[in-house]
Amino acid sequence: MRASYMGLCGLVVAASLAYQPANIVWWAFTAVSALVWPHIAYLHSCRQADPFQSEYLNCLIDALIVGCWVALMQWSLLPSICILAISMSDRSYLGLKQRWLPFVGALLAGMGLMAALVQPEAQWLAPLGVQISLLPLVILHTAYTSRSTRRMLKTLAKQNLQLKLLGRIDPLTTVYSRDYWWKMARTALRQHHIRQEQTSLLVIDIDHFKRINDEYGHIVGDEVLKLIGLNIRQCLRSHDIAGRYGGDEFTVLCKNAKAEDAYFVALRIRDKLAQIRLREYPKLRISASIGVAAADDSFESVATWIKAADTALYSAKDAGRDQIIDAGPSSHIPNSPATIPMPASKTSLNPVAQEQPVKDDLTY
Ligand SMILES: Nc1nc2c(ncn2[C@@H]2O[C@H](COP(=O)(O)OP(=O)(O)OP(=O)(O)O)[C@@H](O)[C@H]2O)c(=O)[nH]1
Repeated sequence: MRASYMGLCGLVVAASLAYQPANIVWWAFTAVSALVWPHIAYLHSCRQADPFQSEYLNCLIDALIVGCWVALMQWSLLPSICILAISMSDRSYLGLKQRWLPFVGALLAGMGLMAALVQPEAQWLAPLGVQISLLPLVILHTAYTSRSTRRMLKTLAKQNLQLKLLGRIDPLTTVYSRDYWWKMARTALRQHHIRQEQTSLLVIDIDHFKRINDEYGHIVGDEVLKLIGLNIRQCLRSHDIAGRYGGDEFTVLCKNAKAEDAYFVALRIRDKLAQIRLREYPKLRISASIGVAAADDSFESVATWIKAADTALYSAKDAGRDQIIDAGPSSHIPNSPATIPMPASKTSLNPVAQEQPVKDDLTY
């Protein structure tokens, strides 16, 4: 950007010099400052640990040069104002607008220095040739700036979208964040109220998770939570939505699912979590208690719905943990959960029968 800006400005200064009896020194100064300086500035910035700071210094030198050019052009109003305006707008474009005072100082210093050396006669009106030489600067600079702005806006929009998506995901467990999950649950409950769509939710709490933290440390605890998130996601149907409710508690919204269907999702999750193994800690075992609650017309809010599932979860904890308990048909009435009758093949619900064979692909 500097190379093109300084180069095009140099063209205007050269056009102005062509109308004056300028000596070789001013031609050389114009050529070096317009064509060589931008590359020196670039190399200087690249070699510095803090490019912003070195760019600040470069911009001060730019301003000094621009000040010199204004005096060299015999204060011609049109080219001087164009070059100054573009120079100042570039400074703010680079994010240096907070430090405008040193730039103005450098500009004035450049003007004063060159005025003392050249003692130019004021030529307020620029000759036609100089005015024409301004065209490439104005046109190309405007095009370049608008292209860069368009690019920046595109990047910004992309990053905003990424931020929005990231905000929906719990970074540790990679399931949805509580807020986003809650929003989805609210929509599902509304759809149940309007269209009687069947939806159920699971509240999953890891049993004795504190012990894992205490015994193996919080880093391992985090690793376990990460694996739990991953494994829960692997058990979901395509339209189920898992979220992290907080700490070691997860929620799953099972869309188009009666309590019985959600129960099987819960069963899959519970069995899958029981198979998690960590290579470094082969004795570490995970079990989860799960409360299931189908959406009910009497649930006015997600909070009531979750409360029903939570009540079932507490019953699972009370019943010895590693259990799945459905809140039952009257789930909105607290403390009235009913254990779903288990199919004969699902005897693994018995906590005693939980020891699963180690599967290599589940060892992390
Ligand atoms: N490593 C880790 N631990 C967490 C995180 N969030 C919460 N915890 C811990 O998870 C534990 C949750 O404990 P509780 O749910 O109260 O109890 P519990 O030990 O799981 O026992 P029960 O739920 O009664 O089976 C606490 O010790 C928290 O410090 C986290 O992000 N990382």
